[in-house]
Amino acid sequence: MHLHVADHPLVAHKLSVLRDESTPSATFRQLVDELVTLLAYEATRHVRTQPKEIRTPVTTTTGVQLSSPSPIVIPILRAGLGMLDGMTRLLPTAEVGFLGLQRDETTYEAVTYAERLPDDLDGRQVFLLDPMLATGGTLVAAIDYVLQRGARDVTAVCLLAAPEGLKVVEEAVGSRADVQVVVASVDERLDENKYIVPGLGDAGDRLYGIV
Ligand SMILES: O=P(O)(O)OC[C@H]1O[C@H](OP(=O)(O)OP(=O)(O)O)[C@H](O)[C@@H]1O
Ligand SMILES: O=c1cc[nH]c(=O)[nH]1
Ligand SMILES: [Mg+2]
Repeated sequence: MHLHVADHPLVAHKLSVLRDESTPSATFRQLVDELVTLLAYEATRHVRTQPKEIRTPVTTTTGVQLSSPSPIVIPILRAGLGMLDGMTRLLPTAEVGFLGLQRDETTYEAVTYAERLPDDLDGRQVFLLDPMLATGGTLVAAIDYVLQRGARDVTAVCLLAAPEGLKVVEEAVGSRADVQVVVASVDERLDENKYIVPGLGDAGDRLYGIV
């Protein structure tokens, strides 16, 4: 697994406003969207491309275009949905699939309740979207799922990760070089309820709750 932590003053600024408990849902949603766009730039560094002959007004030259079949973007419901628009703004030709996973708040096990993915994941490049990587259970389940369906190159885009969860993901994917995790911040730890500290609270509630 390869971990990339975005190191950028704009990311740090937007993340600080996101963490603030007084930030209302509307602002929270807007900031998540802006942060994803910044993270997507890093996350797509190895998006597959192929050469393409183009004609400029002056001459012909060889440019690049995104390879076909296109990448697949998969938000993990519910909170990952808040990251979808920011990601598809940069990858407008991507296919989109959906995975619904919810963490049981007593066992902390991830339970799958919905799945709507493109039929053919064989060899495809996949971008998983989920703002929070806490125990890592949800992301490991999602990565396992798409790898079992044949995906060959998986990048998870998260806002916050706990060191404990990153270790779990690293142990689960072993030495696979084609699994990347891109995060805005690796926080300090998990608390007794497996919430990320300092974190931002419950991402789903803050995105979609009435605050
Ligand atoms: O790393 P883990 O310990 O598995 O926890 C992280 C998961 O918890 C949150 O989702 P939640 O289960 O709260 O569902 P929601 O998005 O519907 O709120 C978050 O969006 C991740 O999917
Ligand atoms: O801190 C956390 C941990 C899991 N899920 C969240 O939304 N927040
Ligand atoms: Mg939640």
